[in-house]
Amino acid sequence: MASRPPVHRARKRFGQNFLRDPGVISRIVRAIAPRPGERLVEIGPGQGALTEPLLEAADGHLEVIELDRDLIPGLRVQFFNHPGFVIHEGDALKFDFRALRGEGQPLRVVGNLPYNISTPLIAHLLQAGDAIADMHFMLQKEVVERLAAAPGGADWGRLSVMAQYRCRVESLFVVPPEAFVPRPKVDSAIVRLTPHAELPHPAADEALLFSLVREAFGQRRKTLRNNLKGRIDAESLEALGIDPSRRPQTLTVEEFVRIANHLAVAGGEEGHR
Ligand SMILES: C[S@@+](CC[C@H](N)C(=O)[O-])C[C@H]1O[C@@H](n2cnc3c(N)ncnc32)[C@H](O)[C@@H]1O
Repeated sequence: MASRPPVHRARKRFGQNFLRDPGVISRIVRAIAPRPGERLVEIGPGQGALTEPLLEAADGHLEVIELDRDLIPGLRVQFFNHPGFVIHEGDALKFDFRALRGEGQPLRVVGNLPYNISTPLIAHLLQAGDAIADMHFMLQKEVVERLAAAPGGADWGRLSVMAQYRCRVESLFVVPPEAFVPRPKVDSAIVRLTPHAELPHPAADEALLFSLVREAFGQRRKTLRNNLKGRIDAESLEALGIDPSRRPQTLTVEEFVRIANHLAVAGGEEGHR
């Protein structure tokens, strides 16, 4: 008697919630709208719910990155007749997306991401710069709201500034827990991130910008004057046209960059003294 492949039990530590709703799956694929000839990369194919329609739409060419080794044999069997299907076994957090792009066209990255690593994974992908054409992710709804937030609201924070510094962010639609097995405890949503071809507000020193943003949001209720005490005084903020009594969640990306670029120049001048 032929032995059956073992039934896969969803693993919590790999953030496994498998998509089951065909309506949601086809809506995601329509939002991505892959075309033959594009370089499509799926993070966490799992049991292939998105992989299959993506392969179809992309003319049989798709690369996937999967960490759970137990899922790899199933994927190989399921897609054995697609020579353009490539599996990278490993951790997407450590994956070199620039190397994968190589000299070829930029990558379109998609994935129903494990929620426990979605923020560091997005940060990792944002570092890959022009290696990426766009990204479509299923994330916890709250994370999508933070990514796509506008200044002034409660959701505007470090993640919003970091993402919108590099990308156009669009919140596309909400996906309820019933679309998955097992069901997550929270709503999910699909987000599209499109890296700017040219940064609208380039920072002279990006590491300085991001550490400034981290500090500014250190205590959201405090004013900039207090949160940025060790970095910049109230007079200098005023000279930059920024009221020191404002709270960090009211600042735009451009204003954060304005402060960071002032500090980059001021630091440089000090260094030359
Ligand atoms: C939420 S499930 C989605 C599975 C499938 N794409 C679907 O929609 O049904 C997340 C997938 O990412 C995989 N995964 C978890 N951590 C990963 C990592 N660090 N790198 C790559 N894949 C990972 C999991 O094993 C799982 O297959």
